[in-house]
Amino acid sequence: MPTFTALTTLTGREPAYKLGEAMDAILPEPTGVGVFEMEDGSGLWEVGVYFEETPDEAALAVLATAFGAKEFVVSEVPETDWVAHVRRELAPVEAGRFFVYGSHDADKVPEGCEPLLIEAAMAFGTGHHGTTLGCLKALDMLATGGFIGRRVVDIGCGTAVLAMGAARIWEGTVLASDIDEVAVDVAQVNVVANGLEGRVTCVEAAGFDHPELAAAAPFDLVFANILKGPLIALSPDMAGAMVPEGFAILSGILNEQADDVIEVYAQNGINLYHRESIGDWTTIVLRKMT
Ligand SMILES: C[S@@+](CC[C@H](N)C(=O)[O-])C[C@H]1O[C@@H](n2cnc3c(N)ncnc32)[C@H](O)[C@@H]1O
Repeated sequence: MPTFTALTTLTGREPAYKLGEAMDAILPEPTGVGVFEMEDGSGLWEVGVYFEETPDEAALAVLATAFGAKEFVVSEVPETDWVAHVRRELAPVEAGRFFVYGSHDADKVPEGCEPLLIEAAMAFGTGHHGTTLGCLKALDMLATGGFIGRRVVDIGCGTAVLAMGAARIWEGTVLASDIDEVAVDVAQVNVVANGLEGRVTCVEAAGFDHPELAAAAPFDLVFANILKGPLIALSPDMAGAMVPEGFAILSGILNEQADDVIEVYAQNGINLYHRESIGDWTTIVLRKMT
């Protein structure tokens, strides 16, 4: 598979957007794009654009300009089943009482843990990222302290790992919502694979904007592992959707952003209860005043 590879300062989904903008001028059409943060601390990202046939010079120039790359290489990458590769590479994760694993590690599930089967797929939430790990640890901490979540919602559920964690330890129903329809599909597959049909309901929604969420509110516990901006935008709705003394577990917050988020939520009557940083990411547990 011919692959264009270059270093860029673009991050996250930006390269995919840039590729979308440049698409008309590229022949043959690319079959995909992959973006990886360099581990050398340079802050650069490596972008790979995959083709069925070798792209022409004009297409390479368009790509180099789109990604702001001074240098690039075109190489042959052997056909790889990336999902199968990632499945093999991802080791299980322990977070408090939870054990997050892929089906290839089914024989490693320890006795007495709460198992969460998550297959590598096109959604965030395998338990490896500091934000997911922080949320699972916070859930474990609340449950250990005697808190019971009878009505729980997971906003930005990704794989539904957090929603399923809550459904494993409490009896109530859990709503799992995501703005991304692909994530909702993946969440549904995971819910079935974990035998939690009827316990976790997955819906496509932005924030709390969905009739099922409105009908189920107010919630004892709200998860939202999304980014600082959406979390702040969501804070008034969150206050309206929580019971008095209810908890919110929020993540997707860079360490240096945590104080800002805590302050905005305090203005809405939801105060800091606990915080933990894992790597660059802070997870906060907040409690609504009575
Ligand atoms: C970092 S992932 C978290 C996935 C999972 N909850 C976890 O903890 O691993 C964030 C998810 O939130 C979704 N998302 C972002 N903004 C959202 C919003 N305003 N409403 C609902 N979902 C949102 C994204 O599509 C993505 O799947």
